[in-house]
Amino acid sequence: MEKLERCEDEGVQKEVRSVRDCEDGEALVQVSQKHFDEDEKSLFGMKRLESKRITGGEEEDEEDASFFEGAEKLLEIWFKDKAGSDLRVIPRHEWDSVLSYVHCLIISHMSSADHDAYVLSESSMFISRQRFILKTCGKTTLLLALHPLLSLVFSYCQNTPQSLFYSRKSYLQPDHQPQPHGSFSQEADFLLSLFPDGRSYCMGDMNRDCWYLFKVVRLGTFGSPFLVPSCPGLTVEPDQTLEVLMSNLEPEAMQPFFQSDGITAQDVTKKTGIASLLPGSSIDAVLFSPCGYSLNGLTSQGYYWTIHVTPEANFSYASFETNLELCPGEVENSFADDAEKKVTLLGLLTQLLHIFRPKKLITTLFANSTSKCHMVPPGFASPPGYYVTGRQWAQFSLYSLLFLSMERGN
Ligand SMILES: C[S@@+](CC[C@H](N)C(=O)[O-])C[C@H]1O[C@@H](n2cnc3c(N)ncnc32)[C@H](O)[C@@H]1O
Repeated sequence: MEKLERCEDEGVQKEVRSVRDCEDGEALVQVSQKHFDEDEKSLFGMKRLESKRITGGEEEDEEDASFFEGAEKLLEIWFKDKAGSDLRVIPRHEWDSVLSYVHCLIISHMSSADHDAYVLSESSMFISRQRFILKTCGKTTLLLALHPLLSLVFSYCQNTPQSLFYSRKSYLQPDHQPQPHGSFSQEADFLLSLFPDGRSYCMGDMNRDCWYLFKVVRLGTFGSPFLVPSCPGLTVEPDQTLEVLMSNLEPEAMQPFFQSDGITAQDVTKKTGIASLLPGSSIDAVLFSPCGYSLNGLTSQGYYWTIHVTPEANFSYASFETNLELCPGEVENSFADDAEKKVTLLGLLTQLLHIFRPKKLITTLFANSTSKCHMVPPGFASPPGYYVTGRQWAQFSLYSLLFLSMERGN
């Protein structure tokens, strides 16, 4: 597969050729191999899976070649808080190799004191001291990276997972997803074979738009000063993830995400208002050819955020994700640094909906019990022009989860 990147300088437009062009009608077939390595077997008790491409797949023939599944698969793994363990020691060529199992490529990279942030040909990857985040869209095979990733972290850091979260929205075209992503039950079975203590959930309307979650949370003792209120002696770092998954976006709002002469990714970031969402952030944005946009942002407070846009009218989709510690409703969060804008869930949603103008959206806010987002108020004021079609709240041993679905009023 060809290297996609033409230019990586900040502020300069990045043009990316379609990975799909390079694959030229190939179908992906996953081949399960029972190559047990003794160390890996004792560590994870799992099968080793490899992905392989063959030509002439029947499914490709049935599919509309222009269709792109924007909805992402999202994997977040927290490794144990172990002295001397830092995932960022793992060299770049190893990440390239892990991503080859997923069928995507790194196209840009930036770093801060807290994060290594990668823009991928299909979405993003964030690596910090003990947390790994991989978000991929299209027909990528994210879960096939799991075994190589766990082996890599064990060999470089002698570390194993403390907790794991795999989630995704329901697909527009589930039948065209490769194994093991053909259905959530297949994904959950795959994950259970590696993490038998995992649990599966579904939020939303199962016959319409819904959101699936598989999670493994192992309670452990951390060297953190944050005490878990319900569990004497247990301490964890505050952790939260907000996702806003928007569909059926107004074509006019999507126009900036199609390439036009002389317009750079940086121009699009400013013109659309995306640059004002979390001012003061370092931004790495990519404009795809002929359309599509991906952004990674790192705030001066050590948080990440990421935006991905599929602007094609028949299947338009945009997503926003951050681990920023904000409060639901209208309560302002408490950044010590005034340079950082104060952000609320309602304020952020209002800005995002103004930029992307979706017909419908799903929002999830996942927070552990030392996070300021953990206590969820019973009500939620809808952003202007939108109404809530569903609201669910779940309480797990360490985490709470707020799920909201909304639609634009006429
Ligand atoms: C920006 S990428 C990431 C998609 C993301 N998950 C989302 O939220 O929609 C997808 C968009 O870029 C376009 N695109 C162009 N070249 C691409 C490439 N090489 N790989 C993936 N998408 C590409 C797709 O057609 C689509 O509109």
